[in-house]
Amino acid sequence: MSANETDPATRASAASDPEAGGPVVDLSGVTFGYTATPVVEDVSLTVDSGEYVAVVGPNGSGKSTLMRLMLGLLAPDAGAARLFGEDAARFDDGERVGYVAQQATAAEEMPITVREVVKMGRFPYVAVGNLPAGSGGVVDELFDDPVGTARRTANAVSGRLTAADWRIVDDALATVGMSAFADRRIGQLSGGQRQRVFIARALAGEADLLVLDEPTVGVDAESVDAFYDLLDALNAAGITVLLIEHDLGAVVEHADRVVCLNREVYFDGPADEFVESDALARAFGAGARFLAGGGE
Ligand SMILES: Nc1ncnc2c1ncn2[C@@H]1O[C@H](COP(=O)(O)OP(=O)(O)OP(=O)(O)O)[C@@H](O)[C@H]1O
Repeated sequence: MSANETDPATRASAASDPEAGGPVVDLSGVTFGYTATPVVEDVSLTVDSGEYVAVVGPNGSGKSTLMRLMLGLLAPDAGAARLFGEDAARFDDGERVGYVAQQATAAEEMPITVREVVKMGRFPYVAVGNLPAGSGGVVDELFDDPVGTARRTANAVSGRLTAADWRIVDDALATVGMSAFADRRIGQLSGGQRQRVFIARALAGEADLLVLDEPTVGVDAESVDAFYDLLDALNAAGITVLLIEHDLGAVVEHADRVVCLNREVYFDGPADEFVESDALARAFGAGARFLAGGGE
């Protein structure tokens, strides 16, 4: 694996390769309910490689459920969900998807450093990816380089990272501006810094889709701006961004496309058209308005 595979632009061109074909996310007529009453009903939408899509809607409107359906964590009662062209429930290339959840207070308790968290992004590659390659595999390489091969094999089996893996980890930390915090305990960071670290973990995993579920809840205003600037930069480098967000101003300012959900899709189109539309009032109720960033 070459070091430049960490470069988001390189990944983006691979992800948008027409040969790869098809949308990243593809929901077709998806209906789902935890009980007999659907909380997501007849939703069809596709997200193409490189898009920046925000899903908005009132509390309890089905946004997180929709995300779980997209990721194959829930199976639709009707319709079909596909991820990178595969049945989402069977999708097993998990490292292609970087998931950043709402402020995980559990992370405060994790007795590990920032670098160790980001290192986890490399785990899917370690055991297989670090095994000596070649047509004859370990046997051939054992003849050529017995000491090195034995060391690499032992590292792979024990899950130890190679120098190239560590470079990828450090590049990811640099991309999110957290290199200086590499040796800090994750619990000693602010909410915004912690979210950056989780993005770095996704980058270290070479994710080409970032899924974020209200990532800035509880994060101070200044850090929120910096966080969105980072997402903009990653998207500009070609990473597909799928964001659930309650801050409609931020959505309109940053996302290219808005999906407004309240069980059904009320709006799906460019962010500026969403502002002009009546979807907000229909989905949220007449009193709804834009609160921040993008204006009223
Ligand atoms: N595990 C569950 N079991 C039963 N009902 C659930 C479960 N998860 C969510 N629900 C219900 O499904 C509906 C949609 O919930 P969901 O979490 O998808 O909405 P949301 O738009 O993400 O809400 P919020 O903005 O408050 O996070 C709600 O009525 C919720 O109470």
